[in-house]
Amino acid sequence: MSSGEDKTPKRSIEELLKLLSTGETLTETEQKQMKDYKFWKTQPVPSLEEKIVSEGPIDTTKTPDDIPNTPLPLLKEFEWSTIDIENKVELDEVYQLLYEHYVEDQDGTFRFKYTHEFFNWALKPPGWRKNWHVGVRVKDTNKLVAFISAIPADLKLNTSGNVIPSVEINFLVIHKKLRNKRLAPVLIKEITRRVNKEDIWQALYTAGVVLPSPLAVSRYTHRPINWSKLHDVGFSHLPANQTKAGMIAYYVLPNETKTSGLREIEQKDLDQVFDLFIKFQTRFELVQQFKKHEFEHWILGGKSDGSKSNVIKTYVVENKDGKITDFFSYYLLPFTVLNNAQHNELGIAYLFYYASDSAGKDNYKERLNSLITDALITSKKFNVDVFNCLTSQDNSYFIKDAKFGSGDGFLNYYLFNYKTFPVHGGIDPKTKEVVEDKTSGLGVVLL
Ligand SMILES: CCCCCCCCCCCCCC(=O)SCCNC(=O)CCNC(=O)[C@H](O)C(C)(C)COP(=O)(O)OP(=O)(O)OC[C@H]1O[C@@H](n2cnc3c(N)ncnc32)[C@H](O)[C@@H]1OP(=O)(O)O
Repeated sequence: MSSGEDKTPKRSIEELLKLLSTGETLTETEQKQMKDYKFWKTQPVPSLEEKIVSEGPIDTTKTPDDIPNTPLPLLKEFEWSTIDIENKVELDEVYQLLYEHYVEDQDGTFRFKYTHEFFNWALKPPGWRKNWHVGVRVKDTNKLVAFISAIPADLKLNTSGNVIPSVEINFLVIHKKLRNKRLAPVLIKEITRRVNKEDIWQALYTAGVVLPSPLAVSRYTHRPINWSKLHDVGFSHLPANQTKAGMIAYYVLPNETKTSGLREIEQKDLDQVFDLFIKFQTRFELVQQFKKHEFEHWILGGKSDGSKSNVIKTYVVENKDGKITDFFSYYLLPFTVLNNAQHNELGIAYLFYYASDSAGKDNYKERLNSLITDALITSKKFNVDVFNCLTSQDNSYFIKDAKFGSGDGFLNYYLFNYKTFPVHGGIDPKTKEVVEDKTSGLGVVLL
């Protein structure tokens, strides 16, 4: 396309991924020092540059009785509000807040297109608590201006075998007009209080920003499915020495999957898939220790009427003897595209959990590559335009061959109140490039 005539601002896919990661990359001189983290330096987290000598909890002294029964005070204009996401009006308020304020998009062209189904899946896994969906409202107008959530998640460190009863923290958001006013630390302290009251003292969370102190860093990678649409909406530029037709041809995928026995998961597969998954997860250092019904929620979508999920897509491979040998899953979270004459939505898939019984065998890399290629092919059915994955799990075995390109967004993984030895996130710590064909230490996927 002749870029001179095109009014759409051009962005690289790298910038798209940066946007998705809601993160930032700082040069060394821009990097904050520990003393600059006015809030985080008061919290039970390892210091930056701290050399971990032994793994384990940092603060072990407290019991739920030591934790205050009431929230921290807010400025007088605001009030705490526990959000009832089973109430449609309140769920819409969370939706609206995240829609308008979660992603930093300078010219406001792209918004996450959350759905009620997505929230029900993401925020209501087994053991979820209403009390862990925490909002802040403006007293006068009742407007929801901030949110943070926790969901239960037992973590396991396969290196030591330690199981850590935890929560995962996600969807922290503050209205743009209330930024840089130190409200985030208050929200974090309040969710900590509510979780501690349930006798849980550890949390896992990820962020694009660098905080004290990541236990692992992984990188976003992306695989264009519909290159020409990505180009139309201004995300993928045409490299100088390429033609549009050449780019489309490079990323073209067959219409049919190639693994024999591949099909969508059914309820009856759960036991076999769970067993396969549990075995596969021993490959990684940090995993979530799912109970079967929790795994069922995440993999089958947790719809109360048993209908198929529009958010999470899971496929299994069944061999001739009825044995499930592999599975993969990915979730869908599209963008709404504003101000574009041709397109109003961009389909985005994120690789979720997978497993294969060929792990550790000679054909493993080849097998993973065909499985993931099949994942890409199936995603076309759901109007996916770009398929994303991190460098976690065993993804570095297929990232290159399946034509995923490195983004410039990085994702840092953190544990609250627990020290661990560093975990390999799939990239070289110095060059930040993908380390190919090496199992990462990260077996856990956060949304
Ligand atoms: C046991 C249970 C424990 C449970 C809790 C475990 C911990 C959970 C931790 C949360 C996991 C969240 C996981 C996700 O959801 S990650 C997604 C985060 N959300 C977004 O990026 C959406 C757009 N951005 C915003 O809404 C705001 O910019 C946010 C809300 C991010 C910060 O608001 P604001 O920009 O108005 O800042 P402030 O003046 O109020 O506060 C400044 C302080 O906040 C520290 N900060 C900035 N960004 C983050 C961040 N992403 N995680 C942790 N801390 C963060 C910052 O270093 C500074 O502290 P310090 O540098 O002075 O020390």
